[in-house]
Formats: sequence, structure tokens, C-alpha cells
Amino acid sequence: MTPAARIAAAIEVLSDIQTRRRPAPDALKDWGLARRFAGSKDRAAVASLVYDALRCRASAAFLMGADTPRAIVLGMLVRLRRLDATALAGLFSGERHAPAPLTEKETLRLASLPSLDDAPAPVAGDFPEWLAPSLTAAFGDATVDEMQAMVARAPLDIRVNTLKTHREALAEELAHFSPRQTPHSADGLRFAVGEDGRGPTLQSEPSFLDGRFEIQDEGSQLAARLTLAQAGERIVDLCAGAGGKTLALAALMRNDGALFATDVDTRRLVPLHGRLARSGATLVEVRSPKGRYDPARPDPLADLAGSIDCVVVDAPCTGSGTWRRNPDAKWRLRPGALAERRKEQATVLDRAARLVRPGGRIAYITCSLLPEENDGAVSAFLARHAGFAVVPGAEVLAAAGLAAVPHRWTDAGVLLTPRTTGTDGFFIAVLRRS
Ligand SMILES: C[S@@+](CC[C@H](N)C(=O)[O-])C[C@H]1O[C@@H](n2cnc3c(N)ncnc32)[C@H](O)[C@@H]1O
Repeated sequence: MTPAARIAAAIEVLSDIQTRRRPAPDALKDWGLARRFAGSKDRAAVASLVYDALRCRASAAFLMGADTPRAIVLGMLVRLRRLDATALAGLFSGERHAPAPLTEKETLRLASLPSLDDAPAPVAGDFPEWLAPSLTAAFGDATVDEMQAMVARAPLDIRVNTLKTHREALAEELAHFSPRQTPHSADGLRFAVGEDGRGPTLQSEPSFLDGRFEIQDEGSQLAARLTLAQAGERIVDLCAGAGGKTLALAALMRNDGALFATDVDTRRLVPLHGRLARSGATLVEVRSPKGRYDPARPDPLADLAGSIDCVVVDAPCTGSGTWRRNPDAKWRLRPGALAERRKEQATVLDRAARLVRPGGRIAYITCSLLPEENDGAVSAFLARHAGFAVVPGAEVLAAAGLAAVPHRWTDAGVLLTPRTTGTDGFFIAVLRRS
């Protein structure tokens, strides 16, 4: 496919997303199935155009003065790909599979684009208007800058499995992909992503297959460290899911102690078994509920009540900290979903409280920037559980050896963001039981 044909395809996919309110991966998959002639490079290029358009949907529409898929793609090509009017006229030629030629109105608009400095915050920062009060509460005057940093693409990070190797040795083995050390995580390596948004295919590397690394954002690696997990402790990973944090915790504990991993949903734990076998983390005991965890049935963690040093709650959340990777999600998020996540956060924190020993702690983590899910969830928990108190963020960072990591403070914890930390957005609060 020519570059112009790929742009026409991206406009088509965006129309499908907009008219049928479909998730981007589904629309892209259907487009690919109906276009068998498209090779893997074409598919990646079209996906990258679609995701880039979703990253800056509001600002691209503002630039072009219209919110049609075509206008959004045009605005995105100006804003993120830095194409000028001449280049765009060459691509929008109407020839063969190219998009229709630029209209007079589009040509005039491209000749005198408005400045984003004059745009309202949700437009300049590319976020849904209904989230403006929450994001302003989190970031104040820096809201637009923080959210613009969320528009950029995320790098590809891995966590070196220190149970099996060390960072320098793995960097040497993967030297053909030119890794760099992550700036803040001692166990991370970072790989550049190309114009099509794809990084190297690391999952077929022998060092991946034998468990010497896992794909994991640097922010997630830092969040695991901020739990202050130590060798010899008894730790529960209460929302283990596919086990990204479980594996990081096992390495931080140097395979010494006990690490119990569970989740409300047994199916989510399935990938963890294979990942554990590869990683060599022998201290992990997976406690799967029968089907879905139901408080009315016996709790698979009942025997651990009141005995745990640290319960890690990697809570279900809106995922607003990961919008660099999943820009579709920011426009799909609805107030009802936020309310639902807040209920789940309360449930899971109450469950954690029952497990912690006196003097032990809960490490509450979200990959969200929204104060309702972060400080809001913590303060509501503290109001329900008088025996817990927040460990000051400065103390947590120092104890984790991360005092130098750029971050933002909140009342209850530490916030990592793309703009300040260069990672996905994460919130971490440590709550100590007296
Ligand atoms: C952010 S994801 C976990 C990601 C995972 N820890 C990782 O690092 O790959 C949140 C998880 O919380 C689980 N969850 C939701 N409510 C729960 C509850 N009441 N108890 C335990 N897990 C719950 C969800 O099934 C989901 O897998």
C-alpha cells in the first residue's frame, strides 16, 4: 500500500470506530480481515495512524475546525507527524487509493491553522471534558502540560529478571536491538519504537523464552519497588491478574519468603502459571478462587488473615495512566465506569485490611491519574479503618532507594506521570497498620 492508501484506510477505520462506537482493536481487526492483500507492515502503519489520531483527537479536530475522521487524520498529520500543506496536498490527491483531494476549505484552513494556546484545556491537553475537574484537581496549572505528555507514544521497557541474570549481561545479549538503561529503575532496559509504533519483537528472543526478562513499563517496576517488598517477608498480591507485579515482587524478595498471588477472577491468573515457570520464582503460591471470588464462599486466603507483612493491592482502575499505550480508552471512559472502579477499590482494600498483621502494611497501587481513585480511595479507606495510617511518601521513596526519582506528591502517596517521571502514570500509597 502507498502512504496515501494507508491514510485512506485509517480514515475508514476511524469512521467505523466513530459510527459504530467500536473499540479500536476490533475495528482494525475487521479492516485487516477484509483486506487480505494488506501485509504486516501495512497493518502496523494503518494501526499507528489510527492510534495517533486517537491520541490527539480533540486537538486535531480543533486545528481543522471539524471532528470528522478525515479532519482528525489531517489534524493529526499536522500535529504529530509535522506534515505541511504541500505534503498533505500530495497525499490527499484522489489518485488510485488515496483520500479525496483537499477541499478549498481544508486548503484555506491548513494555510492559517489556529494556535492550540487559544484552545480550552480539554482540547489542548486532549482529554475528555468531563474529566477536567478531576485532572485539574490532580495537576492544577500543569494539567495541559501533563496531559500533552500523555499524548506521546510510550517507549518499550523490559524488566530484567534478577533471579536469573543482571542488567548488563542482558543488555549485551540484546545489543542487536540497542537497548538503553531505564533512567530510574535499576532493573529496566528501554527500546526505541519506530515510526509505526512498533518496537523489536522481543518475545521470540531466547532470553525471553527462558525467563530472563519480562515486558514491563518502568513505572510498573518502580511501583513494585515502592511496596518496600523485602526478602523474607510474607506478601499477598491480591490483584495479581497476569502477574506483572507478582514477578517483579518475587525478584525484589530474591525468592526468599512467601508470596501469595490471587485475583477475583481465576481466568486472569492463567498466564501467571507459565510466566512463573519461566521466571524461576519458586516462592509464589497461586491461590485461585473457585470460578470468580465471591465473599459468600470460603475465601482462598482465609488462613492468612491477620498474618501478612504486606498486601499489595494493584487495584482495578480506569487505567488513565496508560493512555499513551491505549489512547482509545480515554475517549471510551464513562463516569459510570469510574464509579464502578471506585466500588471495587473499596472492596479490595477492605479485603486487604483483613489480611495485614499489626505493624504490617497495604501497598495501594493504581495506574490512574484521577484523584477519586487515588487519594479519594485512600481517605475513604482510612475513614472506615481507624487502625491504618499513611506512611509519608518521602519516607517510602527513601526506603525504596528512589528518593531521586522525579514524581508528584499527593496527600496520600506518590504519583508518577509521563511528564515528570517519563513512565506511565502510577499512584502508590503505603498504609501502615498500627
Ligand atoms: C490492574 S489489574 C492487575 C494487574 C496485575 N497486578 C499486573 O501487574 O499484571 C487489577 C486486577 O484486580 C482484579 N480485581 C478486581 N476486584 C478484585 C477483588 N475484589 N479482589 C481481588 N482482585 C480483584 C481484577 O480482576 C484485575 O485482574
